[in-house]
Amino acid sequence: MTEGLVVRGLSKRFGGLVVSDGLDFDLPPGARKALIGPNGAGKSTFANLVTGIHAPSSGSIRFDGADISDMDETARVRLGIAKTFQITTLFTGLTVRENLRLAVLERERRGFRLFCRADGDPEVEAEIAALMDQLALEPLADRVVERLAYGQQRLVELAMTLALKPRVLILDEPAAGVPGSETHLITDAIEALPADLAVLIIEHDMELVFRVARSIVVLVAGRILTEGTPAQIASDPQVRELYLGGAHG
Ligand SMILES: Nc1ncnc2c1ncn2[C@@H]1O[C@H](COP(=O)(O)OP(=O)(O)OP(=O)(O)O)[C@@H](O)[C@H]1O
Repeated sequence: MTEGLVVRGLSKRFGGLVVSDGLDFDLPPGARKALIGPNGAGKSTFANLVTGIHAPSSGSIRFDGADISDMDETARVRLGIAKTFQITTLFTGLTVRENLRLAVLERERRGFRLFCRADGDPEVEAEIAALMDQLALEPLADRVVERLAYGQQRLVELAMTLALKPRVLILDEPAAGVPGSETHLITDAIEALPADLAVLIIEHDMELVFRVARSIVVLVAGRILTEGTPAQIASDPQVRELYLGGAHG
């Protein structure tokens, strides 16, 4: 059993502002953990520290026993730590299949030249088919992305991130901007993710969080207020005060 992601004493300051304050956090393989907290609590900053977009002021990040604190973003993606929108961008004028082909080829570092030869490599095509199957995207395969519903576009982004074959997947507000009638697309997709993938979800939509997370971490002003199962978090008086007290998140 590998240990996955292990964060210890992680701090980040922007000038005089302490945004992450000595965070301890574990994300083992197969985890389904959510990070919640009010606006400005430091959730995105934490995700950016884990993916290497920001360098920590102090503390350590280990992945399967190796210290990755000083590793850049590209090296961490190569290790398997990926965040939606980090690497992939949708090509809205292309079809779903073409977008996924680009993502797979990008991972394989073969890039646009091969893509221009269109539908070539059977292994690549099989991988695209598997990704579409996983996220129930087959019916949309030959539709141009810009004509899809927003929730469906988010699924294509998720599929493109999965094309990187991550072992740690950070979903930064996967339901942001998705109309309520399409949120089920996102929750269904998260529930169908591979069992051994470690997933961290940063999300304001509490219905989604409570449906997909098995563990919830509550961040307030750069510190972990508490961590527990959805049932524990829902009944925690401090958390209730935080949310019912007028803070959103
Ligand atoms: N690059 C930066 N430079 C300076 N301050 C920053 C930077 N990035 C974030 N901050 C500040 O750090 C604090 C935490 O921001 P962060 O975006 O991590 O919070 P969040 O919990 O993700 O908020 P939200 O829920 O609104 O997305 C905020 O006060 C923000 O203004």
